[in-house]
Amino acid sequence: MSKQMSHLDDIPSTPGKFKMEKSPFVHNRLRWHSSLAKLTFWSFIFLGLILIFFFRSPSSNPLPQDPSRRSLRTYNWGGPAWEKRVRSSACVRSHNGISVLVTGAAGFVGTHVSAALKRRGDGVLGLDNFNDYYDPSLKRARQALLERSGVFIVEGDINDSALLRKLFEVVAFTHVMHLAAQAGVRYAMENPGSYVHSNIAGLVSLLEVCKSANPQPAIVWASSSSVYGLNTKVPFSEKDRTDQPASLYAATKKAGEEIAHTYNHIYGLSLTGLRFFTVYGPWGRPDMAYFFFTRDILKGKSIPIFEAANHGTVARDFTYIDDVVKGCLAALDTAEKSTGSGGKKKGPAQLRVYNLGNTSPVPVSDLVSILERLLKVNAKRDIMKLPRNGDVQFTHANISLAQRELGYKPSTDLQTGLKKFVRWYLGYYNGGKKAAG
Ligand SMILES: O=C(O)[C@H]1O[C@H](OP(=O)(O)OP(=O)(O)OC[C@H]2O[C@@H](n3ccc(=O)[nH]c3=O)[C@H](O)[C@@H]2O)[C@H](O)[C@@H](O)[C@@H]1O
Repeated sequence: MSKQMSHLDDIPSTPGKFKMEKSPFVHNRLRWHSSLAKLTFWSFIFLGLILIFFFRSPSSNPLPQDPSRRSLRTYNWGGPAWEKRVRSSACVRSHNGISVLVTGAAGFVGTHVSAALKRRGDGVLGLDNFNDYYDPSLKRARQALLERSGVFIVEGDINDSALLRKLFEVVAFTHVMHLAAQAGVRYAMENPGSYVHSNIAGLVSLLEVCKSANPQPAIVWASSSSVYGLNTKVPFSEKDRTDQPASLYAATKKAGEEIAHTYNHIYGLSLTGLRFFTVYGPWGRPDMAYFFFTRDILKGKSIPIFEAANHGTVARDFTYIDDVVKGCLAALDTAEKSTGSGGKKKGPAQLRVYNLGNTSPVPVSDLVSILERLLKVNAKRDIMKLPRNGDVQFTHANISLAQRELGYKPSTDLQTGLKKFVRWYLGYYNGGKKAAG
């Protein structure tokens, strides 16, 4: 793609030099030899450069069977028709509307946030690499949904700086809602590289382009409740320590918060991190417990329910998607402008972190009971010891900061939210007959 082209363009071109030195009147042997020697010399240099390029290029030296590479395939983008779609999707249609680049737009939260922004007349352009961490057909279905409301999702990776630069060339985004990430706590044991690739390298790649954009956008991005890690003080407040992550996933999100601090400090980027607490709802992620519990209960398969030592309860502050979307929009609306331009800081910029939780943790066993009632099927419960693979025993958000500064006020309890999820699930998977990924 254009990134690779620019590498190739960097290779020094030498033929002009040969022409200059070759006199049409002098054909002596020495001269011929020296030209041949030069030709051989430059051919070696050229070959050497090509080899260096291939060995350093991320897409040409894949680690065998490294699934983090799944998102590095080549995407087609560019051209007048593509640019027209990008511009039209990002076009603001309401007075005082904002123009937002939503990364991870085919993801669970990304789809809901994009649709909500579009509904109120903001300009929205999606970006997603459609990787196969979970069933990509669900992502395609979300894409079709957004397409119908006028949101175009560009297919590409946040690590593709040439693509990101192009998007900022075509549209002067006022805001970026950065939701593209490798999610999931337990999968980090299987594929650690994918977390570093998306949550660290991808974030830096995006911030690099944002800092150089003119104007610089304000950025709101998804951190995670998992940054509280082994913290035992409840409810979790933004002031609590976050230096004991229990999973690599959590560590990459914590790293993201520190990286955000750096880009805010050096370049004047306005940055807001949102710590999401186990977000659930219609169009959700099939790798999450409430989703695959539903699938497996309907199939009559047993479900593993974790418990802590001495039959200790494992609980989560499950937060309904609509509440989280309101928090995301409020974070965008209250974000101050970045202060830098052209990669230079002009003054101090806003740096914020908020918990977006529900403030009422529910034991996982209660989640299963609610699902049993809604599905009218008894679950086959397989009680297991909480594995040591990154899970923490409980989460509980203190949301007073978000309440005060964003007007965030979650209003959906787990019973109500799961009812909406189950209704969607049964409709989408045709009463459980279609396979859920
Ligand atoms: O709050 C967050 O920041 C995180 O929330 C979720 O992580 P988690 O809370 O672990 O969500 P699930 O994987 O759906 O697990 C929910 C609960 O079910 C439990 N569980 C999970 C899987 C299982 O087989 N059995 C089981 O009892 C877990 O221990 C946990 O208490 C998301 O998966 C993360 O991407 C997100 O960042």
